[in-house]
Amino acid sequence: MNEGDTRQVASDLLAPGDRVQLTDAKNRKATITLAEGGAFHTHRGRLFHDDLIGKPDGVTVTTEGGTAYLALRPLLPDYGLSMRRGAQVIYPKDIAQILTFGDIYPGARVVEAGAGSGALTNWLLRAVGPTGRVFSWELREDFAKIAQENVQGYYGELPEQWTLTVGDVAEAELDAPVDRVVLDMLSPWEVLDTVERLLRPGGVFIGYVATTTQMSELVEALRERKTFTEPEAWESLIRGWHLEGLAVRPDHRMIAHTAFLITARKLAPGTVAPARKLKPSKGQQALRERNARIAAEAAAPPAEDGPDAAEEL
Ligand SMILES: C[S@@+](CC[C@H](N)C(=O)[O-])C[C@H]1O[C@@H](n2cnc3c(N)ncnc32)[C@H](O)[C@@H]1O
Repeated sequence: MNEGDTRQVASDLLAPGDRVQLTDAKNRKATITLAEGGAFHTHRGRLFHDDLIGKPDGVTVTTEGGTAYLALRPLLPDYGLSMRRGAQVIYPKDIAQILTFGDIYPGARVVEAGAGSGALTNWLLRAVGPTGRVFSWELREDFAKIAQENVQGYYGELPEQWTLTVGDVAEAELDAPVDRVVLDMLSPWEVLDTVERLLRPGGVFIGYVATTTQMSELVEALRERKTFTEPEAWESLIRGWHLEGLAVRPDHRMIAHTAFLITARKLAPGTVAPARKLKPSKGQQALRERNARIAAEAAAPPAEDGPDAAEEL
């Protein structure tokens, strides 16, 4: 597999089993899987699959009622958003960041958890190519099954360089170190022992978390270990543009928040990174002292009711 994505060769004619994305004049999209004798039902009558089978990618077909649809095989970004979902998928804009700043290259050995719906898995498999390996872990059997369907649905078979394990990535054991670890899960800081054990020196860790509190927890946990470089964190925002005559402006709507990305590289054994001086500002210091006071008060045993307490009232 992966020797060129055969499903994207331009001369290949549409065939039964192919997924096809239909787009109408209002840019509404629907994805169908072609079957001989099959039909897609619309408000303006049926669209017959047989009218597409044997035709080239990128043709227009019309329904019984005369509505035209453009038919194209979905690209991988389209596929990831239209496939069946169990867990929430990573959006293409963030996958691009993971592949780029995670430096996922042909031949790389990558650990991924959780596999979720397999959206990131498909991209990792493409990036590492036939000489690489992707080891995915997924806690939930039902999600693992969906990931497997979605990978098979895209590549047409289960890629040889992919291993999917149903279980906790914390228990991952591999016969050789990996180059990259990508975690998209609720509490990645809980499995950093495993990340450290699996990753080769110089290898890249990427965490993907939805909230600022998770981001902070992960960054502090990485720092505490002293076995990683200083973590870097960011988010990506993409704003589409509306282009119509002289009305050239940003779109009114955008996907404003998905998740934060955190990266760090594993240090060689015994290496101490030059310490970064993280001097808290006066405001931060005051906040820390206040929080420590509140915590100490909360931990103190409750004052006993007695004559003194009553007198104070
Ligand atoms: C947001 S989903 C991942 C989506 C996936 N990246 C995609 O693009 O389709 C998070 C997944 O992590 C799984 N998970 C959480 N903790 C895990 C662990 N310790 N080991 C393996 N999988 C875990 C969850 O079951 C869930 O399916």
